[in-house]
Amino acid sequence: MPPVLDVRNLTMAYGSFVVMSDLTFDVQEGEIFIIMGGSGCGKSTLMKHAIGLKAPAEGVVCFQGTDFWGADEETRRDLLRRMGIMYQQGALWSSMTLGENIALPLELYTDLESEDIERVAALKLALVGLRGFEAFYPHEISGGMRKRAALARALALDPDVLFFDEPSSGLDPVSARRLDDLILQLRDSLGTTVVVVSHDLASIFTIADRALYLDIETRTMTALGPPEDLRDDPPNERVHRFLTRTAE
Ligand SMILES: Nc1ncnc2c1ncn2[C@@H]1O[C@H](COP(=O)(O)OP(=O)(O)OP(=O)(O)O)[C@@H](O)[C@H]1O
Repeated sequence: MPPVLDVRNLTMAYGSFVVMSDLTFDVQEGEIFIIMGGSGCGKSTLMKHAIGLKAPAEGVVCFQGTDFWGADEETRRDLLRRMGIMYQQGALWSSMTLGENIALPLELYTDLESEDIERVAALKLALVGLRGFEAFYPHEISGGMRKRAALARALALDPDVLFFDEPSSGLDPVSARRLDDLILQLRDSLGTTVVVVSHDLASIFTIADRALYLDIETRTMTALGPPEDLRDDPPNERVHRFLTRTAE
């Protein structure tokens, strides 16, 4: 079984501005993998490479054994359908109910009948603890519930991998921990691989199997491993400082 994500010698750049170079790592099936690092180091940019939104300046990004950018258009579309993505703001359609938000990808990408779509939407909402909230609009529920609804939408097409950009941003600590528990629960029950961009230490230590540290000074990765190991035996001073911050 090839790794879910296999990144080899990746250089990421916007025009002539090189954000990071020499990134080599993989993400294994069923793993919760965190991309961490200080503000502006390139976490979201790496996420964009992983989900096929941005092409490498150099190097290769393979998804389930297929070189994404070397593949034809149809293969790429097929790979994209296997990814569930939750962006920082949750980004639900505000004029649609939660049920309609989740139904949308099902209408676009499946041949399901409308009653089945409704049933699947209700099921996905139940999976994230929002049973019975189909008719609510995003503005009628709390921030934590909106994030969970966005997660239900990301789960609509039964993805092999879930990608999250800063899932706990804007949430109070209790809602953030609840989202962490949900991520762990989904991985354990569905076996979904999870890739998360985060600088939230509580979240990193709670959910990550392994974490990758992007170092803004050297513009490359300087640590990869279970976060507890990196904290207890840090490979360099900046990783040590990052993982032992007392305040966010
Ligand atoms: N579209 C763009 N064009 C040019 N430069 C960009 C673009 N997007 C991001 N950058 C730059 O690339 C670098 C990495 O940005 P990125 O958003 O990936 O970092 P980040 O680690 O996710 O930051 P944060 O934690 O603040 O969200 C930054 O210097 C940023 O200014």
